[in-house]
Amino acid sequence: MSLELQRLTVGYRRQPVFRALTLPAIEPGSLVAVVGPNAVGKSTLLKGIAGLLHASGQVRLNGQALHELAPAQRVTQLGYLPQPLPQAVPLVAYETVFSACRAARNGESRAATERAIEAVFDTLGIRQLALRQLAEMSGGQRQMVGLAQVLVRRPPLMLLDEPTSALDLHWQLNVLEAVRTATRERAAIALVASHDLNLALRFCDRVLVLSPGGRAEMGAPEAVLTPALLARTYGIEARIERCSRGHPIVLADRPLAR
Ligand SMILES: Nc1ncnc2c1ncn2[C@@H]1O[C@H](COP(=O)(O)OP(=O)(O)OP(=O)(O)O)[C@@H](O)[C@H]1O
Repeated sequence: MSLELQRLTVGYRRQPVFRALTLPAIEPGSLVAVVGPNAVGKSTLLKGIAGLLHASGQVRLNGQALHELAPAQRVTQLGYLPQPLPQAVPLVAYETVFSACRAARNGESRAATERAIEAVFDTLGIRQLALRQLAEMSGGQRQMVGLAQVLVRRPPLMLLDEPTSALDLHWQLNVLEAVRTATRERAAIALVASHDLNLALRFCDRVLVLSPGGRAEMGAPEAVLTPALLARTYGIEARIERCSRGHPIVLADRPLAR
């Protein structure tokens, strides 16, 4: 179930953000961080892969061209979490997750759907939110419910746009662990746009760094996230050091003059 991007051009009203972007194939079971400075195109890339923006070129999942699938088939293949938080609607979390699951797996029995929902609420540690209305939740709580809506569908490809932006440290770790488990157990692929380079270093199998001008580099986190790349791409002087547990961490020292 590999993901291949070949000559992908995507952008807005004849203004491409990426022109003919080609990446090495992404293997099943991979969690890939999509990083890069503000406005470089992380969200645009995820939307282009999801088929939410006009795109040319090829996006193939397990050899199948995603953009050629009918919407009903595509919804079974990919789960997209947009950057804006789910709206504060007067629906309880359980209903919204139930609808998301049914949209992608409508042949499944009600009992199987209910088991899948319970498993996702447990994995994310949000059972206590199941019967609460989104209208009465905090931003972080709504972000967790949005993530549950994606995970419950068990899609082979997950496209998560800054899924931890509203979360405290406990929930950030919970989410990354849940996504990593989902990718490994189901041999799925997750692309996670993020500004958190330390979470990328710690949890991801690959990092895709997008740089201004549409350039992209992908590789093992420590091989890619070097001080030279951070200077070139983010305009910062930074070090990669190891904490007492041996995890690599980025220490950003100062902005460089551009
Ligand atoms: N709806 C739109 N119409 C036209 N241009 C857009 C639209 N949305 C984004 N852009 C432009 O596309 C470029 C990439 O934006 P995108 O949102 O993909 O960046 P990003 O890397 O996700 O940024 P951030 O880290 O700030 O969320 C930017 O120059 C932005 O101004």
